[in-house]
Amino acid sequence: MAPKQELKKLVTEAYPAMANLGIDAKKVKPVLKKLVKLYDKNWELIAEENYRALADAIFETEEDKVPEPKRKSPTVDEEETEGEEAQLHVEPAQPLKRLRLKGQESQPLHPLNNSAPSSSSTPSKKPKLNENASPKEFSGLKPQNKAVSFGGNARTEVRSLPSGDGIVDQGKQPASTQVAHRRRLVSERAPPSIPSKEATVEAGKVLLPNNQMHCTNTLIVPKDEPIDELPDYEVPIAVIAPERSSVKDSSMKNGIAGKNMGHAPMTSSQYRDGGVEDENVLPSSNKATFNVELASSTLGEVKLFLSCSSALQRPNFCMPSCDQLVEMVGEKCRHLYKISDPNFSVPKLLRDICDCVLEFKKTGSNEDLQEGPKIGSSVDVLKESDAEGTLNVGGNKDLDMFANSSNGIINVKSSASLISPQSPFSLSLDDDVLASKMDRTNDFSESNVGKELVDSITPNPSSLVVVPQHQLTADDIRSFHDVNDLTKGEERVQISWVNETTNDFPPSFNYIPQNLVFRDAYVNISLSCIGSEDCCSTCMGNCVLSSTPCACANKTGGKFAYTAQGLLKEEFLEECMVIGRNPQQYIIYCKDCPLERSKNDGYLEPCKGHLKRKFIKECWSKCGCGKQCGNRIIQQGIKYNLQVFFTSEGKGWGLRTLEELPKGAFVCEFVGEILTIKELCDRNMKCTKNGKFTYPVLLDADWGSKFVKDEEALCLDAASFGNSARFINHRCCDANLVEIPVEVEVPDSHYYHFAFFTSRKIAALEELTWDYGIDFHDHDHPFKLFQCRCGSKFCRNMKGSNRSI
Ligand SMILES: C[S@@+](CC[C@H](N)C(=O)[O-])C[C@H]1O[C@@H](n2cnc3c(N)ncnc32)[C@H](O)[C@@H]1O
Repeated sequence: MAPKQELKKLVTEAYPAMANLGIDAKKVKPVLKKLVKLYDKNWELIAEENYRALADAIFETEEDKVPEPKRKSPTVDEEETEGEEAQLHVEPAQPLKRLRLKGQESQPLHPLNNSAPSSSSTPSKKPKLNENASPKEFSGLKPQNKAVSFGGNARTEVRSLPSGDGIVDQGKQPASTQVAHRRRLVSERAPPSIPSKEATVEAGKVLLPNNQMHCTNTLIVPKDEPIDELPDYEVPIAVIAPERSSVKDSSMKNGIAGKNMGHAPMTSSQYRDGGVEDENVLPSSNKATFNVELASSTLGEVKLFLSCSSALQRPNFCMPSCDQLVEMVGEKCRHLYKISDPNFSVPKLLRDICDCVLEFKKTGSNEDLQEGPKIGSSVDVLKESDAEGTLNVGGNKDLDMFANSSNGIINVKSSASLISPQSPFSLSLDDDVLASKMDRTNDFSESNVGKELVDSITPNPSSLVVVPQHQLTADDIRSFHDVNDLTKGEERVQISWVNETTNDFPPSFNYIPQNLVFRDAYVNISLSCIGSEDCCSTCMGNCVLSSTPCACANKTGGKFAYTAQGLLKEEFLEECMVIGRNPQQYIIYCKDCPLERSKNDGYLEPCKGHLKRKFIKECWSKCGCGKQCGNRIIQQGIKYNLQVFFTSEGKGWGLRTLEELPKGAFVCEFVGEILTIKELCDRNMKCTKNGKFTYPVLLDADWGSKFVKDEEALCLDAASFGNSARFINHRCCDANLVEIPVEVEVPDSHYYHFAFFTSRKIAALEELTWDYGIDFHDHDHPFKLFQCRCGSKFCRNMKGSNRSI
């Protein structure tokens, strides 16, 4: 325990710290008392992170309306606390925003909410209320990089294949090095919808994914976890993760639809923040959770998610009433935007929005809007708060929202749905009612628009409609990529994503920085299979700077492919590009083609040929040189600033550079699951059935020169597990990237890295493209062709090409 003096000092500091967060001293005292007890007077823990535990606890206490413990005779510490409180001058409140973003979830949680402090702050005596909290509940939002089943494919075994030091020795002998031939293969997914509405999004800002919420019967929303897997949103997206029910009615705390309606109460105790040990909590078999989530963007979209898990199939299950839902939402708003106006209500807020629309309709022009639409009191409340520009119903951000209405489009959406993992249906406070009504603004008569709109969300049971199961799938969850870095920190650089065209999120996939064996592929990475002729064990430092090229340069004719600056040598690059430009001259045919063999359709067709490519062989772990050796370029990873973006030409997502790239620069490699061709065919068949797709690239450079066994005929599929290269779109003939096979840890060319280098200088913000090598007239590909929109004047699929680009 801290000495008395120390204690006094800490108490003195706690109040101003809370005042800075806008917390009234009156609220501090009771919680502080509890904390002091819970932490066994371990003040260091309470004071940690500027009294975060205390702030969190106050917040929760406020929200949960936890009854004050009965007054006892004050202890010495309590008396001190009170004494200090009296001295305090409470500063004008700065809004306390407690946005529960991903990154914050892993922060120490407060003991009143049953969560364990982080390891670094474990108190000597743990708060007793932590007992129910499983570590999982507090584990933050660590993405799952594990073998999971997607697209109907059982991904049962995934072995990591590090390009550097990892060793996976399956005890088989490698096939001998052969001449490289290759042909590329990329399948198609359903073409992304072309945006039908105009929207502007600042780079790095995101909208909520309207179309990411699939209607599906395969809901996967783990009881307490789905929200944990929501992405990091930056301002202006504000996400409130589920917390304990914040509705004033205590029935909401211990049973949302409970006592008032005469049903057995459900508990709301199992929120992500941890299950407070609540005397009213039912046995776990009867537990249910209700979570409210609210998110808004600068485009004026406001999404409300209500999720309910567990107990839905129980006979005594009961939905909360509309009044309760509206109240919950109101409570969220009040909390998030620090609204103190007692008159604030969600229906009123929406009415104000309608008034704004009408106002705009009256004034019409954008010039008029410069002064801003007149907004009602609720909106004013928001405007005054820090939330301006976040909720987007107050302040200048409105202007964008309403300016769009001249196109018949208003970027305001209200969405409230009850997501029920187990029930056969979901109740939805019709997601798009508001949006659709707003979209029809031009048809509205001034007299009824507001009423209609408000009616649609006013607590009225008749506005609830039964819709097909509307649930978050694992894919939905996995599509919540971090807007700043969809690599999840796996690369040296961050790769952001942006959608300035639609509301789409990037497709769901697991980011992996290195290829992974799916199951049957034979990839023998072992030191023993690297003979002395394949490595430079006596080299030191940087091989590229050495006057005599080492053994690793043998594959490139005794000369390194890279310059001392780490770029491809002009001459080597030219040779590679010539092959791509004149494929007919570099095709080689296998006697017994693994691709044809795997088709398994009764008879073996002759090989259609594989392109013979130039290989690079990089130094590796068995070499004497260092990791920074100039002949280890692709192993050093992505070093340029790239960005995934939504293309405006109907190609879906693409990859672009945010900085100028010199000619011959390594950009990234195509990373994915290593599959045998047989596995790819099986996967494609399943995909066809369930509407999924594969993004395969054949590693066929060696196929023409010898018999290739099934387990050695490989490809990479980046659809479910991949890196940023999975976003690189195709461009016929004059693409700015060229793909080059690079051997690193396997001297045998049946497995290699598929690396992209710039074929010319590329300006910042240019889209990166490569020529998939597709013959658009050959319909016998093991994948579906797409209509090319590359825009190249050399497009091989002219019909669909946009020549104007
Ligand atoms: C490897 S993915 C590229 C990323 C993809 N655009 C996305 O949104 O995820 C290949 C798919 O992108 C689309 N695509 C790539 N290049 C295209 C092009 N030139 N024209 C039209 N669609 C293209 C096709 O649907 C193709 O199957």
